[in-house]
Amino acid sequence: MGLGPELNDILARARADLRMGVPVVLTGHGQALIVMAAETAGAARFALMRAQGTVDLVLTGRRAETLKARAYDGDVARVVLPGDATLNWVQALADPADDLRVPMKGPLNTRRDGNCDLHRLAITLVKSARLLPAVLVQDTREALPLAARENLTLIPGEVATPHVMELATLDNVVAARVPMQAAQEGRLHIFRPEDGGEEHYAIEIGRPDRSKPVLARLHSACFTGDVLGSLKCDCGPQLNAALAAMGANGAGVLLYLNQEGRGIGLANKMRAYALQDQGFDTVEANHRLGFEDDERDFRLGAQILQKMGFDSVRLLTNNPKKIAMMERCGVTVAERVPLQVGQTPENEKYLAVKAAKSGHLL
Ligand SMILES: Nc1nc2c(ncn2[C@@H]2O[C@H](COP(=O)(O)OP(=O)(O)OP(=O)(O)O)[C@@H](O)[C@H]2O)c(=O)[nH]1
Ligand SMILES: [Zn+2]
Repeated sequence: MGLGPELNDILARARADLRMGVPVVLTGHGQALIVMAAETAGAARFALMRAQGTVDLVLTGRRAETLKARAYDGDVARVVLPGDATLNWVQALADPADDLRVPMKGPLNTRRDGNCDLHRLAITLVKSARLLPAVLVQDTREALPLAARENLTLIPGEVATPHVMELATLDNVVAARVPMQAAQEGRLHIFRPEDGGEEHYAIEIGRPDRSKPVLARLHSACFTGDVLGSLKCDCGPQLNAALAAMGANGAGVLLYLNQEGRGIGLANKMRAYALQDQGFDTVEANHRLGFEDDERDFRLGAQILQKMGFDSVRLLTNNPKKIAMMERCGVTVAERVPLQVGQTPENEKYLAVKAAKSGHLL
């Protein structure tokens, strides 16, 4: 290993570029693509890309479904930009905010030939950058010299396929005592991914016995529920009830995973909330935006638990997928402990949809 960035580091750089509206270059499978996130693309760069050749807009199969565009590649659709396409037109395809007000964006012409592994990787990257899942791409031999000339981040796509995108290793950088209302004896641990990504937290309560299943909760960040006391979900009461249960039990561990909005980020969650105000439910809103119902990566939780020396848990959850994921990652779920609190008239429908469509246990 040299001093330079490794693959995970290059991917982290690429995420930062995409968030700033700077293109990146993906190579592999005999192709080279210039990729720019549709959400952050600026008019000047868009015009330059258009002037140098054909540009496609890559959307997810989910978004294509809403737009009634054919996704020949299943999970991704490559829309050919018409000659007169403006950046506003592109961004309206990417963002469903005005779908109802200005319904017909098409008919859209989508590509069916050629390999789209790099396109799929580009979508995975913008999703992990917490942007709308839509990218502008240009397939050109010029991409490599352009990357060198313009100092663009170059990703060797052959090794970075979405399937092998590894979870960065997390380091426990610091821990300190935090006495809490729910438990006098609390310690907050900060975990930092080695690729410089978002930090995650573990709150250890009491002194859990590592040789027995620990009372545990994988809590996903919810700024609206946890901090603002939003009545649209049950996150805040669940957070408090989990800490209280651990306090009463004398020991436990609560992981606070910064996977806001089931992994789509707070900006996209607010886009989903705006769609919910137009009548779509929580799952439909995610799909219209181009996301799956749940984009979280629970391998994170398993890694943190294992780093802390826990290999068996009594998991506070109503979500069977969390249990399955823990088991798959080698953390035994000795017991599921239900966590039903915080029902309000405002979140009644939300909880019913989660039970009906996402398999949550009531
Ligand atoms: N995308 C999206 N995310 C939401 C919405 N409401 C809450 N969230 C997020 O959902 C996450 C909580 O997930 P839930 O599905 O409520 O519960 P869970 O963690 O899967 O399951 P439990 O362990 O039973 O609580 C948090 O990250 C919230 O920010 C919504 O309408 N749309
Ligand atoms: Zn919430």
